[in-house]
Amino acid sequence: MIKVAINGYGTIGKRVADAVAAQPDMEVIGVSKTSVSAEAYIAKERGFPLYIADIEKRESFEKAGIPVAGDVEEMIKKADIVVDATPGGVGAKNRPIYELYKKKAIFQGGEDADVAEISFNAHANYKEAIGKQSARVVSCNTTGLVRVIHALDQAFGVEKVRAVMVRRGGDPNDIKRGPIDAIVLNPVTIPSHHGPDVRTVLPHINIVTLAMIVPTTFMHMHTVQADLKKETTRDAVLEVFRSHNRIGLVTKATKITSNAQLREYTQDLGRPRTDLWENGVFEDSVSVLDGKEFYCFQAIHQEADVIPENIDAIRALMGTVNDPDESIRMTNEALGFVAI
Ligand SMILES: NC(=O)C1=CN([C@@H]2O[C@H](COP(=O)(O)OP(=O)(O)OC[C@H]3O[C@@H](n4cnc5c(N)ncnc54)[C@H](O)[C@@H]3O)[C@@H](O)[C@H]2O)C=CC1
Ligand SMILES: O=C(OP(=O)(O)O)[C@H](O)COP(=O)(O)O
Repeated sequence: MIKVAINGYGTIGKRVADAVAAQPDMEVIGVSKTSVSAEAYIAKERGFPLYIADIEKRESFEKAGIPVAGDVEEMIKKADIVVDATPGGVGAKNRPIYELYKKKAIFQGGEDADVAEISFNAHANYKEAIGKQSARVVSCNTTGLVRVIHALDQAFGVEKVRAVMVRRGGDPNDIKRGPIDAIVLNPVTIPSHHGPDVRTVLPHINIVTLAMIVPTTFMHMHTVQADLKKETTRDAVLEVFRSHNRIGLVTKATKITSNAQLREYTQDLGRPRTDLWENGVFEDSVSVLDGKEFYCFQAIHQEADVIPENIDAIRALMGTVNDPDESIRMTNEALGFVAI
């Protein structure tokens, strides 16, 4: 069993911990928090040993009824691999301690690409990641873009991509973020950072991205346009998406045309935390004009789509599974999901 520590048990970290615990070949040996919060009680309920960044705070945790297993350094020593899910930029500050103890480490998309040896997406570059000491799972928006672009590129070749990200203002539990009533051009400059981030995984892709932030929390919404190299049809593209295990199709029959309805759907499906781990491509939006001009809308659940990618990154870095398709299959099966 691969011994996994999750440093930063928050929105992403708690989902990674549950996903690790579901896998047949890995186990959670500890999670970390900086202060007592609701998630600390969840970690206790799940039976995950809780470590804390500042051991001086042990008393505050124990007064709150939260047993403390030790400090973060002790957790790191016990692990084979650390998933760093601390706030953006903190991972880079934690990297030296992972290096000190020669522990493999996985970082998240809030870190700069140079935090790790490779920027990772299971479908795009799993094999290149095998055996590496560190990887960065690219952010939710980049993960969603890489999945659809890589699928199109493999099937038809991609000349260039133009994409607009309509991003959620914050996560449902982000009570300090907004906007409340505005469409914020973010960034106002073009291109946004997403295009270059896609190229950290798919360096050959000619891509320009634009982004804004709007008052929603459930999911991001992308418009993706790609010029394809080979002539194709809408049906052929739909077949590619239907056979992809992390691209889901929001079908016409569901009458879903929004992130809110899609979240209700994942809730009714019984997904843990209503998580949509796959891309949510709107079937009716998939278009191919003049044989080579592809368009679609896709919803991206920011809290969820990077989670299976973290699991595959663990296997790749540990070198326990060399076949990407086998790891992806194992991950999805253990999470109990088939793309919608
Ligand atoms: N929330 C989202 O929608 C997405 C976030 N990400 C990335 O995932 C990473 C984590 O983001 P979230 O989970 O949203 O953050 P979060 O704020 O929900 O959780 C971060 C956790 O790290 C803990 N923490 C803070 N400083 C720490 C330290 N020095 N040592 C140990 N633990 C510490 C906090 O207590 C908290 O539990 C960031 O890089 C972010 O950019 C990526 C995709 C989507
Ligand atoms: O929007 C996101 O990343 P992005 O920078 O790829 O757009 C992710 O949801 C995480 O970033 P945030 O939670 O800091 O907005």
